Amino acid sequence: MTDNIIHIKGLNVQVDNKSILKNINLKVPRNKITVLLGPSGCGKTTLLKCLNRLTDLQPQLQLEGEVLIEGENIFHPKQDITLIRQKMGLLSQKPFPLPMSIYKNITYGLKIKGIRDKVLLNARVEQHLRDAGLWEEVKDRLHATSTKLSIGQQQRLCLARGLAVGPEIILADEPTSALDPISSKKIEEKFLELKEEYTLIIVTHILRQAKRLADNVVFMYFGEIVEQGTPDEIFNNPQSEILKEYLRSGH
Ligand SMILES: Nc1ncnc2c1ncn2[C@@H]1O[C@H](COP(=O)(O)OP(=O)(O)OP(=O)(O)O)[C@@H](O)[C@H]1O
Repeated sequence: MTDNIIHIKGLNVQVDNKSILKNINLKVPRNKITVLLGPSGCGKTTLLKCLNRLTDLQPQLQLEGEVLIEGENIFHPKQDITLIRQKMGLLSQKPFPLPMSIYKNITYGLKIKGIRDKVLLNARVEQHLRDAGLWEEVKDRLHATSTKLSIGQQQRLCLARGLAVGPEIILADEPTSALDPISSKKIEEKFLELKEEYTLIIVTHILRQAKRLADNVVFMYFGEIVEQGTPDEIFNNPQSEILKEYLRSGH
């Protein structure tokens, strides 16, 4: 039986009577990569934001429905928002490392969690940088400022920083769109390794990336889930005309 870490039930999001998400029902399997695919403006980013309640920052959005993470509704008024966000690492299109050293980018979250022991901090910094595929490139300059890194390295640093907080789920919103092909490949390789330990939800426009990464593809159009399935089902046997047309246009 599939073990679903997230269960979205009847999620609607509106702004000024305009629907951004319409009756979203979705189960996200644990330790798999779920890819949200669809044309610009179909609501992919809004759906990601609902999952870690970043929508709280936009009070004009009206939400209805439930998002259960490990069975708990994250919209329940008694939910601890900090705990919810700790469960989820977020990687955005453009990397935003903290304007401090590579080392401090990682220890920042660890110190908030109360880890002060220098030996432990050093070990965790190395582990998270290795997990993000950056260690070999930066091990000799851990105390240099993060802003000197290339954009691709900055994105992997942001991944390492997110992992340091101990998430269960990694949300990534077009995480390679600002990167060159080699850096994109490195991020994709890491994602495939990370699903051993984490659940990943990745937004992408890139069909080939979705094919390479996804265990589960969710195709969205104008705020609705039109189809979902394995990459084989979605790419080789699409059912709806909208998806067929989207695939033909070869995004
Ligand atoms: N706070 C907001 N106020 C008004 N409209 C919004 C708001 N947030 C999102 N929208 C609208 O909702 C729709 C979905 O936006 P969203 O960013 O989720 O789409 P997307 O599929 O991620 O697009 P893209 O691929 O271009 O990033 C868009 O039409 C957008 O303009």
